[in-house]
Amino acid sequence: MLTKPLYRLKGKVAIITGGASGFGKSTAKLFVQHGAKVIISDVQDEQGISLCDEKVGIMISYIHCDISNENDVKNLIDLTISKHGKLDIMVNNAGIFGDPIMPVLEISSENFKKVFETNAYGGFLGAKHAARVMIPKKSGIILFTASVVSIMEGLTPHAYTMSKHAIVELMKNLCVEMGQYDIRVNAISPCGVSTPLLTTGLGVGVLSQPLDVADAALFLASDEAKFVSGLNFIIDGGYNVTNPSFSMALQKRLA
Ligand SMILES: NC(=O)c1ccc[n+]([C@@H]2O[C@H](COP(=O)([O-])OP(=O)(O)OC[C@H]3O[C@@H](n4cnc5c(N)ncnc54)[C@H](O)[C@@H]3O)[C@@H](O)[C@H]2O)c1
Repeated sequence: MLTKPLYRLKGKVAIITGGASGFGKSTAKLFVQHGAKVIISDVQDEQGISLCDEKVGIMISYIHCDISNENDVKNLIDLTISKHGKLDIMVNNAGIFGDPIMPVLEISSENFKKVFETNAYGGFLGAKHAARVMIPKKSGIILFTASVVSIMEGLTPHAYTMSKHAIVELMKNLCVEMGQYDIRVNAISPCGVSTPLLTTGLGVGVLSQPLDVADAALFLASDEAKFVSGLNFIIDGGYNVTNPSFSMALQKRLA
């Protein structure tokens, strides 16, 4: 009988950006349970440090890093190498939604730039500096948290939708470049969190929870996915195929 190894990331070193909260936090905990040493990075220092004080002990540490600042990202990777000697898994997860404004005429340039700088440019910086230390080793895994709006339009503000499309295209472009170094590059695309509107109002039975996203990251980071690269792994319980016309406007009408 075939059984899965108990510790699927034994001996691996992983960085998770935006690891102080939400999907990043769940992924950090799951990776540690599977034997990885995890560095969580974030701009929410108190939350990040408190996670290190929990039971997970020495397997988890925190480094402050604004993902849209190249010096911070460079420092994050360099500190990881000094502490653990290597980087096996880079999870570019940090992201912001920005102002929840849909009409194009009402969107401020500042908000647009901030969303793009964090979600798209920040993901690029994380991948760039991870690749800097992975390429010489000819091994590594780069993951991005995108979103179901990387394949659906009209659901979220323009900057957010664009940034998630952009990160998936970066993932695919990088997959082509990184294949020669045995570095796998994939994205995970969750749906929105569970609300009564979605579960009852629109008849969608299954919605993503933080652990669903963490489980997907665990699979993609483990050897079980050794032949998986260039994948945008949609974690939405079938939402994108069952409700293609669902939009913010519809949400408002139903509210
Ligand atoms: N929650 C959802 O429904 C949903 C759906 C699809 C995709 N996503 C994506 O999942 C990822 C994680 O989001 P979440 O839902 O766990 O939200 P969250 O707010 O709980 O976590 C995001 C983390 O990123 C951090 N962060 C924000 N800007 C940063 C920066 N410049 N540098 C470093 N860290 C920064 C935040 O401090 C926070 O801890 C994001 O990329 C988000 O776009 C979320």
